Parts: sequence; structure tokens; C-alpha cells
Amino acid sequence: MKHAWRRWLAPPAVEGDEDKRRRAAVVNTVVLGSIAFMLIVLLGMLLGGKAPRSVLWMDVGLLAAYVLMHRLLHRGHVGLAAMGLTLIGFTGLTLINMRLGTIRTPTASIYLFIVLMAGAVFQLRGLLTAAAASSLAVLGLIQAENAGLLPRPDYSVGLMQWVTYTALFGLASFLTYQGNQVVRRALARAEAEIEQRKLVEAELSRIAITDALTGVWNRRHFEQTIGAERAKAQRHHTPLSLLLFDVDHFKALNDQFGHQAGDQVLTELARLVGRSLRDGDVLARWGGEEFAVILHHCPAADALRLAEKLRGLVAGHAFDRVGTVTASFGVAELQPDETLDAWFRRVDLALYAAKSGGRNAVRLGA
Ligand SMILES: Nc1nc2c(ncn2[C@@H]2O[C@H](COP(=O)(O)OP(=O)(O)OP(=O)(O)O)[C@@H](O)[C@H]2O)c(=O)[nH]1
Repeated sequence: MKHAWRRWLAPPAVEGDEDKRRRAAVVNTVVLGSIAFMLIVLLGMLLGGKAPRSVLWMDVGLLAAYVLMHRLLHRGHVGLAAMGLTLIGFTGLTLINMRLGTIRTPTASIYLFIVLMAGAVFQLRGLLTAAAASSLAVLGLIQAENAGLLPRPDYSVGLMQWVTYTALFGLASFLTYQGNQVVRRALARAEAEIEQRKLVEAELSRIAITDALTGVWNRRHFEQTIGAERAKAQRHHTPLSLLLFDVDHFKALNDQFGHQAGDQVLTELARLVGRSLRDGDVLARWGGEEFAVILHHCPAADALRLAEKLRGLVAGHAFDRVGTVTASFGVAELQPDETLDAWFRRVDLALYAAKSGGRNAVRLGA
């Protein structure tokens, strides 16, 4: 029973079409509001309203028409129900006003609710049409009253006026609240979507500059970074060193243990070295089994010491499946006014010297 009521009150389920779903929710609010409104007005009349009996029957007719619109809506005819609601509201209200004989009663102000309702369902065109139609209806009623075409009006006031005004205020507030909620929900959805996209973009950017195998920076990121680091160091006269290292006899290791074991060595090596660096240092995979490190605020003597420490660390580590692995290191501190190419060449030559000197060694670029 509780379930049936909840289904009756809830907007109809609309698959897929987001705009139709939103319109169905608004029309549902309006149809429920109109039914509630008619019930309140009828209750007010029964409690001692002064409206003519024919107005009471018109109200009952309107209530039945709104219930019919509710059925139409819940059968999926959203547009038809919306149009029906507006026309019934407008025609019914005009007939009631004609029967009351004047527009000088709170009933005339219900046109305002029709305008709000049409605006919520049909947007700007609905607002303009309903406003123009209501204005013309009021003008017509004034002319008709002045020409004596309407029945003699009854100007006495009572509880009925209070009920009508209160119902009107309540419904107008609810419609405004619902409109705000729709906008707020749409904004929240848009914000969540933007956040999600930002996360995806950040992740894509991270992937684009990360080496997929080892998780350290890739060559692209390294090349983007080193130019700026060099410029900064030369401007502020701070020492900056570059370190290149390369696994010894990696081809033989691959041949003996397989490519996968080789991959694992590279991953383990990157982790081992990464743990020994300072926060600002940039460790990147230069290519194949060769890695590069930018060492901030690091003169040649410190870079040499660090390279020696790393060499010992690698040589002393038992790599999974393959055991001992060694690496050779080349180091050079950036000279004042030195170009990137010249600096790199010195580090490369130092690494070459370490290799040709027997490997598992560190050499400083001259
Ligand atoms: N497993 C694995 N092997 C790679 C990867 N990239 C490059 N290699 C291999 O690394 C080997 C490098 O061989 P070389 O340049 O001859 O160097 P090396 O055998 O280490 O000899 P030295 O550097 O002179 O000590 C090649 O066989 C490449 O196929 C990788 O991502 N994974």
C-alpha cells in the first residue's frame, strides 16, 4: 500500500532521454501540486467558503481533469500531459472567474501560478504565452465586468480567501524550490563530471611522461625537465650534476634468463636507485637498460660519492631470479655556460670510460 502511494507520487520512469526525464519530473510536480491545490480549495469551500455552488462543481471537474493528466503522464505522454495541464488550468480559472463575476478576488492571482507552471514546463515560450494569455484574460474579465456581462460579484471575504492565498504561496514556493533543485542537481552532476575528467586527464598526463615498465620518468619528461633545470642552475649559480648508468652485460643476462627476467631486473634496479635519491632529483629511463638522473644542488664530488654508493648498492643486491647484476656510471657537473649537448657528451664519455675500464665502475666526465 505504502509502495503504491510512493509510485503514485514519484515521477514516471523515463529511459535514456535526459531532457524528457527532467520535463516529466517538473510536470509531475505541477500535476501533484494542482491536485493538492484543488483539494485544499475544495476543503476550504466545505469549511465555509462563500463561492457559488457552480464554482464548487467546476473545482470538482478540474480535480478530475488533473487526475486524468496524472494518468496520461504516468503512461509516458509527457508533452500531452503538460499541454493539458496548462490549458485546463487556464480555461478552468477563467471560467471560475467569470462565474465569480469579478477579478477582485484571490482567485485571479492563480493566473500567476499558471504562468510559473507554464514557464517550468515549456521554458521561455511557455512563460511568454501564459503571461500574454493571462493578461488578456484579466483584461477581458475587466471589460466583461464593466459591461455588466458577468453575474453580480460577491465581495465578502472569509476563510476561503486565506486558504486560496496560502495554497498559492505554498505551490509557488514548491515550484520555485523544485526548479532550484533541478538546477543544483544539474550543477552538481556537471561539477562531478568535470572533476572526473580532470582526474582522467591528470592520469593520462602522468602516463604520457612515465616509463610503463619501471614507473620512473620517461625520456620525454627527462628532456622536458633538463633544459629548464640547466637554465635555473646557470642563472642562480647552483651546482647541478648529471648521472648516467647502464646495466653491464645486459644482453647476456637476457639471453641466459629470458627477456622477462631482464624486465624484472630493470624494475628492481629503478626501485633500488630511486629509494637512494633526494626528493627533487629526477630519475628517468633513458632507453633500454640505461638510466639518467638529474642531481639538484649537487657538485661533482657529491655526485661521484652518490654514484659510488649506487654502484655498491646494485652490485650488492640479490636480484630476483638472476642474482648479482652490476652497472657502470658516468657523472659530470654542469659547467658555467656549458651547452646541454656538451654536458651530455661528457657524461656519455665518462660512462663509456667506466664500461671500457672493466665495468661495475664510476667515472667523472672530464
Ligand atoms: N629485458 C629487456 N631488455 C632490453 C630492454 N631494452 C633493451 N634491452 C636489451 O638490452 C640489451 C642491451 O645490450 P647492449 O647494448 O649490447 O649492452 P650490454 O649487453 O648491457 O653490454 P654493456 O652495456 O657493454 O655492458 C639488448 O639486448 C636489448 O635487447 C627492455 O626493456 N627489457
